[in-house]
Amino acid sequence: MNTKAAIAITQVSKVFNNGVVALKDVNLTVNASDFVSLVGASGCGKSTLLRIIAGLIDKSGGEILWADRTLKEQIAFVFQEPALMPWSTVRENVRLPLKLAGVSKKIADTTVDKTLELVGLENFAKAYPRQLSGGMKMRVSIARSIITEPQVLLMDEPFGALDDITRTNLNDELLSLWNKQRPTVLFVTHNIYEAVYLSKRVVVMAARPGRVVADIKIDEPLPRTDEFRTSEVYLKYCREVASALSHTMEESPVKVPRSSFQ
Ligand SMILES: Nc1ncnc2c1ncn2[C@@H]1O[C@H](COP(=O)(O)OP(=O)(O)OP(=O)(O)O)[C@@H](O)[C@H]1O
Repeated sequence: MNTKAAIAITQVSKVFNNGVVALKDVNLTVNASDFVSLVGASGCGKSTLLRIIAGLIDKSGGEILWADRTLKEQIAFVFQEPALMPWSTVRENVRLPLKLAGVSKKIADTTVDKTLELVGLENFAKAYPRQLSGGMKMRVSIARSIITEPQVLLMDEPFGALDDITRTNLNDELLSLWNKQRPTVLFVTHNIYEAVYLSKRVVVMAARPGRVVADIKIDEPLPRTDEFRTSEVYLKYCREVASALSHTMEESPVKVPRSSFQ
């Protein structure tokens, strides 16, 4: 394990009870404060890998090493569905992790206010989930995940169900949050443009069996700007990821335009 590594995944495999080999010999090292995206065809094991790292399911073989024991206890998981408590306000939803940790309401309230401000929901503290748009619900879900300032943030297609404009805005907000707290992020997405925009590295996976086939460094400073989103270098990286993905899906190659955007 190198000195900067937060998580070192070695030869990890997962065979489900029905015989499906979801992962085979996966090797991946994630450095502290890295922002790494996992992309790949449906069924290549992205979610399975994230769930194994989170300890939600067991691996069948291999090893996961953590930089230190406490790191493993400071993980937050963001799912595609915001999964909010419909009977509770935004404030109560976001406060939940602190409540479960036994933090007094008075102390928790200050942290909740700060976190709501970070995600731009300070004026919606008293709203109920049914009163919020899809993007706002996802902001609440993210606020609930980051309120404990986790060192590791595992995100499984959090913006997959959102429209493009909301997704673009949330991408920028996520990078701004990352810049403030600097967690180690593993981010699953199907969207090549999103992966390149957000990440320091894009890891491409292939299916049957699920494995890592490419690890592409996006060598541009984080957080990114609109200037990057409209640059030739951005498009070059998108093409590189698309090309690696295409090799995993010979029957349906992935196309990225050569000179225009999205
Ligand atoms: N609980 C389970 N039991 C049996 N097979 C499973 C189980 N969970 C996942 N699989 C299988 O393991 C493989 C990997 O699934 P996984 O959900 O990790 O892929 P994915 O890359 O996240 O897919 P998607 O992009 O569609 O979400 C798939 O073939 C899936 O059908």
